[in-house]
Amino acid sequence: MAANGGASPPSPPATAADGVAGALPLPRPVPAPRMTAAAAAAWRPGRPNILLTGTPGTGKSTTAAAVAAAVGLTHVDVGAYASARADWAYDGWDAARECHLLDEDAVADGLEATMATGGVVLDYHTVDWLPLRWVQLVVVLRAHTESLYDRLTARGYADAKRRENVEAEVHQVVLDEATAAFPDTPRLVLWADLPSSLSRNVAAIAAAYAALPGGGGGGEAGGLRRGRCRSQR
Ligand SMILES: Nc1ncnc2c1ncn2[C@@H]1O[C@H](COP(=O)(O)OP(=O)(O)OP(=O)(O)O)[C@@H](O)[C@H]1O
Repeated sequence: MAANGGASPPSPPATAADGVAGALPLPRPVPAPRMTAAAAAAWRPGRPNILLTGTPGTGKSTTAAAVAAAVGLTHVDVGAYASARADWAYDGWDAARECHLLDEDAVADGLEATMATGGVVLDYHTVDWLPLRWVQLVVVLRAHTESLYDRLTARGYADAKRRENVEAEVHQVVLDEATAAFPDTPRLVLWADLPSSLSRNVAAIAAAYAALPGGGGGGEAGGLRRGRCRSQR
């Protein structure tokens, strides 16, 4: 069982909604040279980056846009980024799940420079392909079955796709994947069932970001306990 994103069949490359403001034109990236383990361990972005993940429909894009505006970060919606680069960012079409297969290596190469600059809120529902070094704070959004069911129904998801996503959320597939992929990275788990929780979640993420080294709040390493989970409805 996997959280199943909702990308539509390929559309012409976008001119504006490309996932990274001002990143046009959209050529295929030159593969980044592979780092040695030592280089990767020493690597730091210019400012900390946030990974904001969750099952499709939990409110990632809404929350990421609000966090970016509140903290002064760049919102990178990986789904939108790939959709605007459909000629090279996809690796096929999953007919059963009605979604594109991301060419993860190509997208990672394409995002490398942006992530190195830092100050990014990266928004996507699968995370095990992301370089560990890119992410200084992991935020996992959660939603209860009723909320998610209604949102996915409003999107017109087919029954099987809606059921797969709701079951993935019940079984916390994305949270477990994020925990496994980023075991030692500071982590917040936030509930996003109601619109009224948006501002509270944004405030929690902004505070956690400020506590990071380089996050603008004078935070030192250890200011936010590593791997700490905090849930909030
Ligand atoms: N507290 C909340 N935080 C974020 N979104 C919320 C909240 N309450 C309700 N929503 C609503 O949830 C819906 C889904 O949000 P959004 O499209 O941001 O989800 P998503 O996780 O980015 O989905 P996808 O992965 O498919 O792009 C939106 O209509 C949004 O307004």
